[in-house]
Amino acid sequence: MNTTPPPDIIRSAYAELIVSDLAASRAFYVGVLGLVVTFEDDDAIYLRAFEEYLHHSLVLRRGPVPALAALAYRVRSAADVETAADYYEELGVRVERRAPGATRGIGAAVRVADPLGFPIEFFYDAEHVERMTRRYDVQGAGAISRLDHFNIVTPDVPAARDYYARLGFRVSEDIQDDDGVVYAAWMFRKATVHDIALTGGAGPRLHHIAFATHERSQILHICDHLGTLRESDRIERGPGRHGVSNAFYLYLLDPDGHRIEIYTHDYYTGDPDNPVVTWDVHDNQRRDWWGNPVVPSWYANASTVLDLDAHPMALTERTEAAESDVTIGADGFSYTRRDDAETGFKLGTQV
Ligand SMILES: O=S(=O)(O)c1ccc(O)c(O)c1
Ligand SMILES: [Fe+2]
Repeated sequence: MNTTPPPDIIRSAYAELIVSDLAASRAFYVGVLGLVVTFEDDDAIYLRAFEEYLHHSLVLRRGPVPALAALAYRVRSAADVETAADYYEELGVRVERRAPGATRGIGAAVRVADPLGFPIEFFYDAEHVERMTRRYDVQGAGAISRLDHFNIVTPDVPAARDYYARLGFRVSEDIQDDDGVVYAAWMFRKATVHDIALTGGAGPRLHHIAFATHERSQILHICDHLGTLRESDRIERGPGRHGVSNAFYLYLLDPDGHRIEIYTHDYYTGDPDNPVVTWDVHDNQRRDWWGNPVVPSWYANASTVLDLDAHPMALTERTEAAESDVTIGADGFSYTRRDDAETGFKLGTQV
């Protein structure tokens, strides 16, 4: 166990995605989602949402293999960047110090190959740009406010949970079965349901990046907009209401298949005794409060993750049961009412 304390992580702050066609990605992230371009050139586009004043919360970088290049957390001070370096050096993983400007708009940073196989960056200093909170002259009906969370696929959820707990994250909700198998967990540093979610499966892979809107109507507008463009095939799952987190949600697939969630209306978790909510993996309302089934691709597909040398990470398979096998399959028809074994099954009873 580390003798060096962990860095004081404030929140999930930005993601760097490799995309194969910058123009096509720009049409989606700017043309449909309405994210604001802070800077762009032939190699990359730096994007932010309307309430954000740091240089970016998403970098789209042109490259041969669509993948995740980095997930970045903001820490509370420049000293915490040094603490992050010490913490991960003591863990014995690869640690790279990055000079100011190594990523445009970001100051001195540390990028590590974390124990789960993800390229994780810690930074504090970053360029401030116009915060467009009140720029209603340019916000569309689907205006996105801010980055909210990362969701990663990793084979051993309890091990990942314990690793993030040592970094100071707390669990808000999780999904288990009666034998204590943990299928997913949601963990936070900022006082909402999560900054990081851990999805059990072959990993390391990126499941999604989520942005928050203020209102459900903004999510519905994005759906209508995609319909008008005849791009409704970008809608993978939702809109709907989550059980876990209670958020209203929509999952979209970008031109490379990276999954982006638009999310609103989760809840405050900031008190020290915030109760953990544990869901039964057979509860049909855990992932969609209205009981709508989860499309199989949502369980199966996720983005490749690059190592610090930009090589795709090899995957480690999950050894415990997969959620999609136990809930909608031969034996685990998800129930609507736990004590009602006769009715309420939405799948599996169709003839
Ligand atoms: O589908 S879940 O209700 O488990 C869920 C809850 C919150 C999220 O951010 C998410 O991606 C998925
Ligand atoms: Fe999410």
